[in-house]
Amino acid sequence: MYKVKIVNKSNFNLPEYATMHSSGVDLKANISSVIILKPFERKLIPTGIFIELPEGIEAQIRPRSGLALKKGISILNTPGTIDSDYRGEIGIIIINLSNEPVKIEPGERICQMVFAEYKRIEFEQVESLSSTERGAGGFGSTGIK
Ligand SMILES: O=c1ccn([C@H]2C[C@H](O)[C@@H](COP(=O)(O)OP(=O)(O)OP(=O)(O)O)O2)c(=O)[nH]1
Repeated sequence: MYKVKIVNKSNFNLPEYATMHSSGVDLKANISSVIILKPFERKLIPTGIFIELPEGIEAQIRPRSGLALKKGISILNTPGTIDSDYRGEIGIIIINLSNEPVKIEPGERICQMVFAEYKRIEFEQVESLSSTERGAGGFGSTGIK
């Protein structure tokens, strides 16, 4: 069980998985009135959710495909990273990538949060790295088809 504190402006419960095998839980806009985003405007939307994650687990904030397709809304820093030592309110940096103003309603499900294991590593400074087939090739070096 992960500990969750909820601050509630728009009447909601614990984050929920929409179906039995959804990867992420949806987070809702914790706002008291409608927000309108002008074209290409961005805003930090509070979720009312504070979470205590165990060490070794991060939460990733990802856009919802339906909102992207229907309204042209995305998340500017996707995937947003929620660190396991963060104790503040999770905020969502929404951006309107459409040419029309877009409404965000109180309680609207604005993003999804996926939990993932991460590794912390130690660095050692060296003069050269091992050779590989790819080497320094990247950015399309293997072609298109
Ligand atoms: O979409 C996001 C991204 C981050 N955070 C919170 C949780 C995260 O643990 C903290 C710091 O995020 P990040 O490391 O991405 O921010 P930073 O710009 O590097 O700021 P900081 O100097 O506070 O680490 O902000 C959110 O609420 N929503």
